[in-house]
Amino acid sequence: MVSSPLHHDDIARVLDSVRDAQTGHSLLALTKLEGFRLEDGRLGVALAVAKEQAARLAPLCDEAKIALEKLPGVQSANVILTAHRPAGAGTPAEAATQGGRAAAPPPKAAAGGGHRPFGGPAPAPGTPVLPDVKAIIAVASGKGGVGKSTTATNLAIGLAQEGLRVGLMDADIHGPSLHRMLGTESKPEAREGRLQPMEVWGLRAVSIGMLVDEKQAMIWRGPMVMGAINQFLTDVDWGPLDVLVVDMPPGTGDAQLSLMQKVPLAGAVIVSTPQDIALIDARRGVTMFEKMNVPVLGLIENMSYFCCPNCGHNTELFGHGGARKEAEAMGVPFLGEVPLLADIRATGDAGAPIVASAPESEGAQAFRRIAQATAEALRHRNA
Ligand SMILES: Nc1ncnc2c1ncn2[C@@H]1O[C@H](COP(=O)(O)OP(=O)(O)OP(=O)(O)O)[C@@H](O)[C@H]1O
Repeated sequence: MVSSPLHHDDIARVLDSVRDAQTGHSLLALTKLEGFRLEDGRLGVALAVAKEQAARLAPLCDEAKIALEKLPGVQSANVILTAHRPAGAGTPAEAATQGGRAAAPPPKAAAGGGHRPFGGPAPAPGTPVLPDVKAIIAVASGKGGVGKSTTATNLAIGLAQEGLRVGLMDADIHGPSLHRMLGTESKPEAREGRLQPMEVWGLRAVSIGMLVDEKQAMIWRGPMVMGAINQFLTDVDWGPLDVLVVDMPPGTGDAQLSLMQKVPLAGAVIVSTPQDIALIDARRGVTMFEKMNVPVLGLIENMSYFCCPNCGHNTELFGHGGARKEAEAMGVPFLGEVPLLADIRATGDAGAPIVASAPESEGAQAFRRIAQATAEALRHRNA
């Protein structure tokens, strides 16, 4: 698909043509054009507004969307209002040492913390975020495609089966897949200004994929991503939880670091496949968390071996035991291994994670043992 280059002035002209009927002011005058991005015909435009204006301007954004879709090269447009959050308190180091209880995210507008893509009032500075959540844990991987989201989902359900009250948050904003893995197509409702997580498989879950078109989320820029994550923490009615499991974006770059500044973590689990190359990335993951003073609860080896569904024979396709050895070498716990099984993929694709839909199966048992080990690691940490 061909994308024609668009300039700031093209967008500004359209925004200037959309006017508030009452005051006659244009959307351009009433907001600040924060940025835009055009990719494969999909245009995302971010407008900053004073938060008390956000609700009033929403209809103008709908008009702007229609007008923007007439620009050359634009097939679909999405206009997002972001409101500035007043400065909050807390540094990453402070957050990391708060025993996993969520504190107000640190102020850092430059890193995107000041934007609220879903509107809504910002909490007062210093307000504790998620005071009813006992621990937040990250599920991370050094590289994509190792089964991080599959593990996060099954781990969360496994923890719920251990009797814990569990939330699941998709922070993998550029590749949100949890809503599909959980089989939730409907949109979460807002009640009294707070977003209600989906109640599914014994969890409370929110994924950006439940809220916006996946393709639109993929073109969000850093500030919009961080704004969405902030709002998942502050504007979602998580209720009292023992554990909130966060599916992190893959990798160990700036996005992950800045996410950790927002999410005060009680610990992290790192998913890797057994190959050397994946383990190098897993090691980077461990180093990243340690640098941020986040305890690594352990390593998980996914796609550890292939279990033949016909004869039950185990074949070590990618080698086996690499993550256990790596964990030993790095002095972090090893939480367990998960075989490569067609059932795991099929249940994930069908929106019925294996731990919930076939709890006695080999794949589910592997995840359940990991959930028990993770719950134990958390208890041990709090003891
Ligand atoms: N143990 C397993 N056995 C069989 N299939 C698996 C297993 N783990 C994951 N998969 C499959 O591998 C694919 C990638 O998994 P998943 O989306 O969980 O990876 P990811 O690491 O979160 O990827 P990314 O971060 O790049 O989005 C999915 O189709 C999933 O069903």
